[in-house]
Amino acid sequence: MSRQTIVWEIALVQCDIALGDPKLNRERLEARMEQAAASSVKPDVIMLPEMWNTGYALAQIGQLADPGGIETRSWISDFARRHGIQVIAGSIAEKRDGRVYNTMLIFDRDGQEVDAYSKIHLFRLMEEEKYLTSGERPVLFELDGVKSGASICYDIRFPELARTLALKGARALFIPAQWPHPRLQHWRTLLMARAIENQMYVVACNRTGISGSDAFFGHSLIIDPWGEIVAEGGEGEEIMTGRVDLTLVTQVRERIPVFADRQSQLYDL
Ligand SMILES: O=C(O)CCC(=O)C(=O)O
Repeated sequence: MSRQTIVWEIALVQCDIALGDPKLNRERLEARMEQAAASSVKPDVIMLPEMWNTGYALAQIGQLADPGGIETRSWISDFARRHGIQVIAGSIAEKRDGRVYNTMLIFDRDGQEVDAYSKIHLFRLMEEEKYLTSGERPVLFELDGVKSGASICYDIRFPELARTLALKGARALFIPAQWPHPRLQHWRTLLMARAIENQMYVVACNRTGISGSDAFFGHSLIIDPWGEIVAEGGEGEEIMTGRVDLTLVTQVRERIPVFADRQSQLYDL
């Protein structure tokens, strides 16, 4: 098991999202990201919520989605390079080959795109499957040499995905979301379970505000591999911060060797 000592200061931009207004959303987010970068404790990682460019303006998503994600990629890359900060750019509505994906973008400190993950499990309760196309592959990426996994919102209801990523070496799972009331208990419990069962950090950034009939409750969370809450947001807008020490993953996995005790010959996974 890796013994590398990596400590990250993480900043989660928990904010409202204007429905169907990518320009306004970009302006607001850029301002908040600059604010996070200027903080006395400079973050190593900044993370944004799900579908922050358009919100759930699904009926117009074909016109609103960023073609090829080109505009978003350009300014996020520039931000990451200027500040030397890794950015998990939440997710955006991205148009590719005439289809629209809910895509998470990941940039390193040099502004290079490390990988992109398109949401695999589309959420029928919000009719995502009618307007969006499902991603085709789980994504494991490295930031500062730390293997990390990608999931988006509803994906956390599928423990198979987080487990697949953990088995491939993920030590942290990053989750942008737009998760509304009345399912706060589901949100907290599922995130906690993914952290404890996989003995990894769970870093989840949720939006706030009201959109149509949905009220989003914030409560962004950073949970450590032992299931302790490192930081939790309130219901309003804030830049939530927390410090994670990745060596704790190794310590917890040694203390309770869940991965060594798996009886994988008896499972499908
Ligand atoms: O699973 C849930 O309850 C919320 C999921 C969701 O809102 C989403 O995936 O966008």
